[in-house]
Amino acid sequence: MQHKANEPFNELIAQFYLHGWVWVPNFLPIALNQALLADLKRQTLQQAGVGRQQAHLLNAQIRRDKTAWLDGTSQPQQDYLAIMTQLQQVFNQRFFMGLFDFECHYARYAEGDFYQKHLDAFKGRSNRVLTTVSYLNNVEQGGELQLFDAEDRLLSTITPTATGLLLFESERFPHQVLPAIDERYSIAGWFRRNNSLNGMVDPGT
Ligand SMILES: O=C(O)CCC(=O)C(=O)O
Ligand SMILES: [Fe+2]
Repeated sequence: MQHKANEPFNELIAQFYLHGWVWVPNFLPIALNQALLADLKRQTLQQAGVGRQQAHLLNAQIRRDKTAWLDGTSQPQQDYLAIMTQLQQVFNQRFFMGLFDFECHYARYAEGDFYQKHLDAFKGRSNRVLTTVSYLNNVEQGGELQLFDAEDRLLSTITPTATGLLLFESERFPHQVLPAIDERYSIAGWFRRNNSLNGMVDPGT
């Protein structure tokens, strides 16, 4: 018997179980989507980084989006984080994933911005387990997300649409954002596992 509160995620869970990734076109309530988009537009966005050590010059060859971390200080952020906490609980109940934390940032891709093909986590070297991307606006041209398998075969090309959620295993799926033409607004997030549970020292982030 499923707990009633988990039912909205059943289809998501079933698809994830089969493929390790899932695209859910109508994930967020539209009112929350709009509130998040307005909240994003109030933020001071900064040139995104790749890891913590690299210089901005190198970053700009890899990614051009601008980001701001969610800190839960506005109502829409709290509402979003509450939904993601529910999702975290469902994943832990169904798959014993040991997810203990969720971090996420707003991102804006302006015309010409891109993110070259990358993995969000490397086996054994990161505590990022699941990647989530919520798209906050309808993108008509450019800015597609392309998802690849471990053999570099293209699995899917996703045109961002408002309220949509993409979720995938961070270690398994290389992906890229094609150069934006229309402005493109999103929340990229990561469910994390505490690596110290596996007998490794977790340096934290
Ligand atoms: O916005 C997207 O579609 C993906 C973003 C991404 O890959 C990332 O921020 O790591
Ligand atoms: Fe990524």
